[in-house]
Amino acid sequence: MAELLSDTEVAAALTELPQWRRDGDAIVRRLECSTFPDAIALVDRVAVAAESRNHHPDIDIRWRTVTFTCSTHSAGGLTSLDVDLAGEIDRLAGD
Ligand SMILES: C[C@H](O)[C@H](O)[C@H]1CNC2=NC(N)=NC(=O)C2=N1
Repeated sequence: MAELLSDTEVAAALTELPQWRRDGDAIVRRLECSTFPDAIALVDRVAVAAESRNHHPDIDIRWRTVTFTCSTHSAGGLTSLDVDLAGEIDRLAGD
């Protein structure tokens, strides 16, 4: 099982993930897409990547706004799996 990250480790990771913010035991990013179909296409790309790594974000979709929340449920908090997934989401979003 992935080890929980310390507060210092989370803060350090977020310096490389400037679009993400910490929210308790999770990191969160909200994206505005151009259209609803674009939002769904992004979610689809993320779904494929998440499935391949067996680590899944919580996803909230409201019209063109998609919010990704990453936390390792089995560990009860933030692990390197969340940091890596967040970086993948940034890449898939075209950052
Ligand atoms: C059995 C367990 O559901 C799997 O190992 C995966 C599935 N995807 C997951 N995703 C996230 N975010 N946390 C998990 O603990 C997790 N566990």
